[in-house]
Amino acid sequence: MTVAPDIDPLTLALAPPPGESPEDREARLLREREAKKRSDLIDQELARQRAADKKSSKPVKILLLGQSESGKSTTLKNFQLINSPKAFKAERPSWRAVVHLNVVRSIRLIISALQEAEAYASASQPPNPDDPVYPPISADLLTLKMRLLPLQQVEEALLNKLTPGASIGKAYTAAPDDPLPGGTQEVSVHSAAPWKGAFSRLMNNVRGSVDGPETNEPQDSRDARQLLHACSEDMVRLWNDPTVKEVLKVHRLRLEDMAGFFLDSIERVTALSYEPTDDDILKARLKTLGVSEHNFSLKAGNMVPQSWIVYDVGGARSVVSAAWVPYFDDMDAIIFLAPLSCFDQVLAEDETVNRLEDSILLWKTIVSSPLLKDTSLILFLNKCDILKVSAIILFQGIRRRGEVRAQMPQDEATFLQNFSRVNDSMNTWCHMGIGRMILSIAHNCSPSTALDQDMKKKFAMIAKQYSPEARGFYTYFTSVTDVQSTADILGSVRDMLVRQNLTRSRLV
Ligand SMILES: Nc1nc2c(ncn2[C@@H]2O[C@H](COP(=O)(O)OP(=O)(O)OP(=O)(O)O)[C@@H](O)[C@H]2O)c(=O)[nH]1
Ligand SMILES: [Mg+2]
Repeated sequence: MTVAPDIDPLTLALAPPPGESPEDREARLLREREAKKRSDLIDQELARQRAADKKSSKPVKILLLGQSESGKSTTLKNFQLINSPKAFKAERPSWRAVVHLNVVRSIRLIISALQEAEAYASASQPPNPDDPVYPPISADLLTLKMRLLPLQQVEEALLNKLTPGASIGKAYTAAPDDPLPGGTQEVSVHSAAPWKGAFSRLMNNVRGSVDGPETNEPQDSRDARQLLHACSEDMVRLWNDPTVKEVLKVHRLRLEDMAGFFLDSIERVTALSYEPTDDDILKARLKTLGVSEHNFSLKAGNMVPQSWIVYDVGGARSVVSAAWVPYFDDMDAIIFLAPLSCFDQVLAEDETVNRLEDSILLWKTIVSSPLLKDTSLILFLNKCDILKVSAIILFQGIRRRGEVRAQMPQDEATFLQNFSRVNDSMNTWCHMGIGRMILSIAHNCSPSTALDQDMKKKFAMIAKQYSPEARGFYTYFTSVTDVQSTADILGSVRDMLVRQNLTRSRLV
């Protein structure tokens, strides 16, 4: 057959065969329609696959939220420990400085309490009936206190390493009449400051700090550690002094319950060869300011590794934390940390607000935000370890006062009614929860079971009532300073989010 040069070969290929009968034409058209249907189905499947691939290659984004000291940065440290162990190890020297700052802060708090006790003792006016009654401070103790004042230089040097150019006053926002610059304030470092980098570089120069002589370590940093080491014995003496214990009791300061408490291991952490353990790093306290973003490559089962981004936001009061929400409307999940142990504490920023109440308020704001309606909620009811200890201490106190009697549970209603005397900062609902927890100890059950369940119900009810749409909601009881149990929980969070993303991508 000869082909006319102006005829398109495709048109020619698709043209009906010459001399086609009407039956053949009908059969051909039917075949063509079916082929077209199959081709459309294949196209659709390919488009769905492409969308699914695009979705699953997107990083999984998690936002950590909760009030200050709820455990967000500690959860992040667990993520790092599990998923980037090398980077975590490289950061050890930075954490050594933070542990040292935590030790100095505890000593600073003791010195402030002693100064208050001295001020009452030397006051010229007669004491008020409401004044605290401090024990007399011996001359020996005063000398010990004076010997520890140079620790302030240690703090200056360490802070200078963390945020070059910062001074104690700037880092702490000290009160003008503070006898010790920094007073009782916490040290914080802005997340944008390259403080770990500064220390890692330092570490590269200083390998000797652990392995051998410290020839390259900058002089001020070496002096700081040597001074801290030299003060070690005095710090131990101060912490173990019975008058100091009494002063702290009158001052109502339980240092052992505070974040970043290392006074029971002074000798170990101030040794010149000290390198923080994983537990030390999880316990070390450094307040976060601003937002920090952390990238991980996570692998679930035999799937290809996927990128994850975890955002840590400095949490002050609920109002401030909630202000971050509009910047995080494309998160896959929020891990919200509510520290259960703070049932009897008030906010540092506002002493009229109970901390657990503040957590609940923040939770309500987060779950009701329309911007976060598609974000799964993962609730960590945290600091369960401290809650259990507090419950036992409370129980022992109440039993000593004879308020839990042998004939329980008949007496439960009366007990719960009377319980409101225990702590003024708790609200009625909290009293009931703690009261039931005490009763569960009295009945030889697990100390926190009753409160755990009350809290879980309360948070779940708010999530259900205030969420704009139904969404994934998961609760875990956590103690994020416990490496093993947190690794298990983060493992199930990871599997759950991978499943969730697969399901969502199939629905595209
Ligand atoms: N015992 C105990 N301590 C905890 C737990 N979770 C956190 N901590 C400690 O509480 C302190 C505060 O924890 P962070 O992780 O710094 O709190 P945060 O939520 O990041 O606080 P901001 O940075 O101020 O917003 C740290 O010293 C932690 O070691 C816990 O479950 N149990
Ligand atoms: Mg933090």
